[in-house]
Amino acid sequence: MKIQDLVAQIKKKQSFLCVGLDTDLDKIPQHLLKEEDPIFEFNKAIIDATQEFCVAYKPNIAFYEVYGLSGWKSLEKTITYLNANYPEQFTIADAKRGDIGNTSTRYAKAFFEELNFDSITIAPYMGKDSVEPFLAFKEKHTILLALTSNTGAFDFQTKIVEEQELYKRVLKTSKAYENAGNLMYVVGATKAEYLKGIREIVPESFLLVPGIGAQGGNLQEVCKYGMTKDIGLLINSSRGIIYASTDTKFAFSAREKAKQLQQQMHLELKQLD
Ligand SMILES: O=c1ccn([C@@H]2O[C@H](COP(=O)(O)O)[C@@H](O)[C@H]2O)c(=O)[nH]1
Repeated sequence: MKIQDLVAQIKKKQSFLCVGLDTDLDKIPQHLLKEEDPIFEFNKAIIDATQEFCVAYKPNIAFYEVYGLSGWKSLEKTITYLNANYPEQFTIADAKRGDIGNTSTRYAKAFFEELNFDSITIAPYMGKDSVEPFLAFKEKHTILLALTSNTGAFDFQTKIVEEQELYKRVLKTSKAYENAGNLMYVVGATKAEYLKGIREIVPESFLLVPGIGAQGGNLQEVCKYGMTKDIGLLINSSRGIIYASTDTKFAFSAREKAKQLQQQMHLELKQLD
């Protein structure tokens, strides 16, 4: 998907919400467990119920890999369902990959070609030659971890390296990578106070912002410091939406949660006019 198409969807739906599909058999409604593929049935119901209020879906790959082959099949069915029924939705494989060049190319082919995701999250630690293989894919997007939402982010990401915080070096250095136009960055909603400085380095890049809802990040704070004239934000909520209730009305509850967030986003977008 082209960035312009994502921006057009955001404006049309008045939403920059990404729904996280962190589907866990221990948490989904019990009545679904009798289905042949409970994970896919859950995802399908959540997608159908929430798609009106969001512009992106982000399955976290760990939640599928944990079930081995059957989990991988559920993931494949989910992305195929999304691409067939809601091709306007931006899709993110939250896989946090990155390796030496020829291995990164295999990861990129797996997620961009075989599964046909629009984007993938990548750890920047192995540097330029581990990231550029992902950037080589046209109209696919590489979402580099910059400043993550967890407390462990302070172990390395905020440490000073050659007079600047490591996450700032990640932002600055990656801007010079080949096909850097295909880069986006992860910045946790719990780190909203850092967004002003981040926008000084990457004024226009899209940021994937996880951490509202269950992790306590604040939507208004993120928008205040992170929003650009082209919005530039995809705000993710996973557990806060998909487990809004775990009874037979789970999809309706998820829809209501997504709608609430979309309404808040609409108010934020009005301030751009
Ligand atoms: O810094 C990061 C990077 C990724 N994540 C992922 O986003 C979702 C958040 O889920 P919630 O239930 O809304 O807390 C999850 O898949 C994380 O692995 C993140 O939280 N922070």
